[in-house]
Amino acid sequence: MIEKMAFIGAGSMAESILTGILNSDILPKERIYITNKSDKERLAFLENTYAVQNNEDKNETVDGADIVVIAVKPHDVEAAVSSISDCLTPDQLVISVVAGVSTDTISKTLGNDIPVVRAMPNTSSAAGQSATAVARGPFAKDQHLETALALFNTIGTAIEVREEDMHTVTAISGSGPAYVYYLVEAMEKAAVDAGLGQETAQDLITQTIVGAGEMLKTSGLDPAELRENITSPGGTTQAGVEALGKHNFQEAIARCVESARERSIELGKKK
Ligand SMILES: NC(=O)C1=CN([C@@H]2O[C@H](COP(=O)(O)OP(=O)(O)OC[C@H]3O[C@@H](n4cnc5c(N)ncnc54)[C@H](OP(=O)(O)O)[C@@H]3O)[C@@H](O)[C@H]2O)C=CC1
Ligand SMILES: O=C(O)[C@@H]1CCC=N1
Repeated sequence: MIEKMAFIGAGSMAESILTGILNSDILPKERIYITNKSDKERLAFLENTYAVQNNEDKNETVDGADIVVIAVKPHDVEAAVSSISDCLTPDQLVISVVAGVSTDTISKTLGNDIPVVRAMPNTSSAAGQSATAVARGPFAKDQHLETALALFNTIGTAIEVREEDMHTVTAISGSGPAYVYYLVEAMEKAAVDAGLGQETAQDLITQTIVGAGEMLKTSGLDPAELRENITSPGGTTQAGVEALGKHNFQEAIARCVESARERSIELGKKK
């Protein structure tokens, strides 16, 4: 059972995870502590919105926390981790959601034998629908990995991967929701340009994405079969998909994932 959880970093990702946790009832708001670098207004907003404990003192924030989530940008990770390293003990678990940065780097910065798990959730955590990958660091034992998996399973689904696959995971499911939103934006624009009302377009497209996701999850069919089931010979879908092919859809997606993956590798080197 988690008694206390601390967030170092109070941005989008911390908010998405804490929203999911609060909705899941695994931990009451009084036992969630959050801090950041300097933005007091942001901490006040989180306290007012979610009634979590905001504390500008990092030591008090992490003191006695079973889980300490590092949710800062890669270039801030060394400063953030160094600032708490003296206050942590080996019975605490550090979970880093920082893109690109290895557990080795976090462990070296901590300079002690605190167990570290690296996780890559996404912002759908806020709706209890994150796809999260986790990888264990040098001092993490089975129990730590299980704790991390259990935590992220309460706000979506979680799966263990090899740490070397984290850059790919980040490109696919960490950034993935943004690609879907971009697709939705493009579909909405096309619908509105063709004369459909904005709200109607949004409602239809949103349910189309939700429905397709549900089919991927529950139908037992692979995406190609699901696509073929919609594609009547000489019909509208065939015409649409052929247009995507002519405009290099697959190439665009391949470059998208490759670029995101390469950026993740760079972020891990720069930090
Ligand atoms: N957004 C997403 O979809 C996802 C993000 N991630 C990863 O999560 C991490 C956070 O991303 P995101 O939430 O979007 O970033 P944000 O920029 O929204 O938030 C970053 C937070 O880190 C805080 N911070 C910076 N330096 C320190 C420090 N030294 N000590 C304590 N807090 C500090 C900032 O505080 P202040 O505002 O005061 O400077 C801010 O609250 C990144 O590493 C990202 O790769 C992972 C999965 C998905
Ligand atoms: O854009 C980023 O760097 C982060 C990592 C995954 C999603 N957002």
